[in-house]
Amino acid sequence: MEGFYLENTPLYEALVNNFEPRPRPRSGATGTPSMVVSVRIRPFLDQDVTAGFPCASYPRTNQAGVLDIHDLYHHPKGRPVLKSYSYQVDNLFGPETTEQEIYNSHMDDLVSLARNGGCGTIFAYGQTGSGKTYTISRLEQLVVESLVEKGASEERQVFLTIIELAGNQGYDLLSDRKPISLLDNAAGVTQLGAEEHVVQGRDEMMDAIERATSFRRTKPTLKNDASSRSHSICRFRILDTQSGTSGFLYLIDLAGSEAARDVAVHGPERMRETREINVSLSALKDCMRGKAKYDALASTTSESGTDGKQKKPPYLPFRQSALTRVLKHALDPSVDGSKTRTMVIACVNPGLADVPMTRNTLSYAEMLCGTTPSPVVTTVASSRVISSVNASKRR
Ligand SMILES: Nc1ncnc2c1ncn2[C@@H]1O[C@H](COP(=O)(O)OP(=O)(O)OP(=O)(O)O)[C@@H](O)[C@H]1O
Repeated sequence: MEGFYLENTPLYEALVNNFEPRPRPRSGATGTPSMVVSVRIRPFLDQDVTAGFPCASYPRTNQAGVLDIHDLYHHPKGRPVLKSYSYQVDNLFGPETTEQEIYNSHMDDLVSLARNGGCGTIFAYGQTGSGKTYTISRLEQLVVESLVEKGASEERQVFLTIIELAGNQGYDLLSDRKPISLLDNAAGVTQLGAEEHVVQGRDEMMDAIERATSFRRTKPTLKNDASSRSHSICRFRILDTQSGTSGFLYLIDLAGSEAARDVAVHGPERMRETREINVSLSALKDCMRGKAKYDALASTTSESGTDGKQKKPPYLPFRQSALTRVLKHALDPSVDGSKTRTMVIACVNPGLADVPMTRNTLSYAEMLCGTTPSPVVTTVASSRVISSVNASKRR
């Protein structure tokens, strides 16, 4: 398939350059107050087979948050056709966007919320190699800078816990990767089971984060030589020493999903690992989808359906995986709703060969936004485009 893309890159490039986007009606992509959904497209790297031309066009003039993803298809009559899919989310971060800009967009609010007794959560999800670890690790550093700047050590005390979840097994990355047990307390809330470390000052926090990173399990995938085959959860607990209340900030780097054709080359152990990752990602998706629905329901003025009956809140299956059990505290929309906020970053690869996985990632992002999917636009290469591509090949 990659051969087909490579062979037709000049045609693809010409079709994308001539693409005329259809205006999208503004649908629910303004984000529910408690969840903001962003997309980050990573820059091209040497390992991108189809490097040379991006599969996405954005931003659209006057349509913030809308991007078009283009794919090339064999046409039964021989001439390839371009299929373009548009997606609408709250924020778009292109390859040129810095982590500081991402931080400024919403993270700062999450830090303030956590400093004031609330719970802020940021997730990065997406295909393997799409930049989740890169993004989250830099955001962790910016959180540290911000906590130090806002006076972490005076009226606020910071406790750090960093764990890794591989399947249903957890490891404490700040205690030499010691296995941990996830236990429920008397109120039925799952505890991380890892030690909390009091961290003071910039250097101590940075050292702890670096130490945890060195204990993270990585394995090569077809897309990433050092792929994190586990989820990492970094939790800052910020204690207000005057009032005695604590706020929480979770930064979550999820294990990357792999395309079915890439998984096919795995042995039995990697297959099991992939299955476990998929089960936990799917449980998280169900909970996030339920949360998005719950928030949408809560934001409607009337909670009654047209028949006058009370609408039933969606079921959120937190107990389906270790990942969702430990995150219940951060995601449960029925608990202290005004004090929890989530930022989701859907990370995508920029290349044509990854379009199917990119579309999966973006469809999910749209669903969390409550956006109505838009129809696909098909462009057939005109004779003029074909002649100009052939002429440039001859030169
Ligand atoms: N914004 C970026 N700028 C420059 N390089 C980047 C960027 N994002 C990612 N990379 C590089 O891309 C490669 C893959 O990134 P990363 O390991 O963060 O992906 P991932 O989504 O966490 O993958 P996995 O799910 O396999 O762990 C790394 O070499 C990383 O340095």
